Amino acid sequence: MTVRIGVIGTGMIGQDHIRRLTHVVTGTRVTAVFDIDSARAEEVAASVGARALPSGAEVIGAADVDAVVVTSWGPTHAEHVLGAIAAGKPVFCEKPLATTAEDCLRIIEAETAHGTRLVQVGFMRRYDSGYREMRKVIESGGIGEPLMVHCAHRNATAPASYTSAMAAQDTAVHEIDVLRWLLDDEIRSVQVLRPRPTRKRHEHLQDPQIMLMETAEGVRIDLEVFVNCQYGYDIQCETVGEEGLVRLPDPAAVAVRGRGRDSTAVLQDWKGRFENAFDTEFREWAGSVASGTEPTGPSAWDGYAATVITDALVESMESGATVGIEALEKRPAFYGGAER
Ligand SMILES: NC(=O)C1=CN([C@@H]2O[C@H](COP(=O)(O)OP(=O)(O)OC[C@H]3O[C@@H](n4cnc5c(N)ncnc54)[C@H](O)[C@@H]3O)[C@@H](O)[C@H]2O)C=CC1
Ligand SMILES: O=C1[C@@H](O)[C@H](O)[C@@H](O)[C@H](O)[C@H]1O
Repeated sequence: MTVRIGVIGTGMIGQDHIRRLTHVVTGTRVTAVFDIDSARAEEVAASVGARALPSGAEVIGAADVDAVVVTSWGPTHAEHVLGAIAAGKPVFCEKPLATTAEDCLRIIEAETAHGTRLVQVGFMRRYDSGYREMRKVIESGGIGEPLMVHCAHRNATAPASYTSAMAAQDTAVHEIDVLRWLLDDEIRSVQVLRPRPTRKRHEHLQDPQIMLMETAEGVRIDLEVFVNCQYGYDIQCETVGEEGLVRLPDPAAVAVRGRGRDSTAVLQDWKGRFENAFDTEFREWAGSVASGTEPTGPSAWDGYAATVITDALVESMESGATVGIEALEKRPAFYGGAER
C-alpha cells in the first residue's frame, strides 16, 4: 500500500521531507501541499506531481491524503495538528508540537478523546544510530547507574532573527527530548548560566548559554548551547555512570594528511549531521501509518514536556534563578504513565 501524504509548509525542512518522502522512503507519495506562500507551494507541488491546495484544512480533508506532515512555522503547528486529529488522520509534526504549553495540552486532550495515538513529533535524534547505541548501553547497565551527562550543541552561526529564547526553544529542545528518552527519566529543575558573550554574535543575543538540569533520579546535566561557535555544527554527549561512560561518536569522516597536519572535516549544519536519522524517522513513521498501528516515536506528551521545559529554561535565562518543573509529574496512562 502506498501512503498518500499531505504536507503543510513547503519551506526549508518541508521541501527536504518532501524529497525524502518522494525519493528515499519507499511506499510513500506526497499528493497535496499547502503553504501561505502559494507560489512556493505551486512550485514544490509541481516538482513531485502533487496538488497545491488553498488551505491546510483542505490538505487534511483531501480524499487522497492518508496522513499529514506539518512543517510550517512553529506558532501554526497547533491549528494543523488539531485539524488532523479532528479528521482522525495520523500527523507528523516538526518540532515544536506547539509554542505554548496550553496548546500542547489541547492537542493531548483531543488525541486522548480520539482514543488512539495519531501524533508524532519530529525529534529526530531518537533515530540517530549513535544515540540509539548509547541508549542500549545505558539500558543494559553497561555503565552502571547514570550520574551525569555533559552535552554541547554548537552551530557555526545564527542569523539576526535568532533570539536568546530560541537557544532553548529551537536548539536545546533537541537535547531535552533525547535526554529524557536516553535516561528514561524526567527533568525536574533547570538553571541557565550566562557566560561571557562571544563578540561574534548579534548584539541582542546571549550566546553562549550553559543550561543546567536535574532529573527526578538526581542525574545532573550540563548543556553548552553555543550558536556562533564559527567552526561548524558540533553535537557532543557523554553520559557518565557508576562503572563507566558512554560517548556519542563524531560523524564518520576521512582523515586527511597534508601540509604537516592530520585532520578531519567538521560538518557545517544539522541537515548533514542528522540526514540518516531523518530518513529512519520517516521510514518508521510511514511504516506505522501503512500498518494502521500507533506511531512509536515521540508523542504529544513528549512535545508538551519539551515545551514546558524550554519555557522553564527561558524563565531561568531571564531571572538567573533555578526553576522547578512540577507539571510533568502526572504523565497520563494514555502516554505510558501510571495515572489517568
Ligand atoms: N528537526 C529539526 O532539526 C528541524 C526542525 N525545524 C522545524 O521545522 C519547522 C519549519 O522550519 P523551516 O522549514 O526551517 O522554516 P521555513 O521558514 O523555511 O519554512 C516554513 C514555511 O511555513 C510556511 N507557513 C507559515 N505559516 C503557515 C501556515 N499557517 N500554513 C502553511 N504554511 C505556513 C512559510 O511560508 C514557509 O514556507 C519549524 O517548526 C522548525 O522549528 C527546522 C529545522 C530543523
Ligand atoms: O532544529 C534545528 C534548528 O531549528 C536550530 O536552530 C539549530 O540550533 C539546531 O541545531 C537544529 O537541529
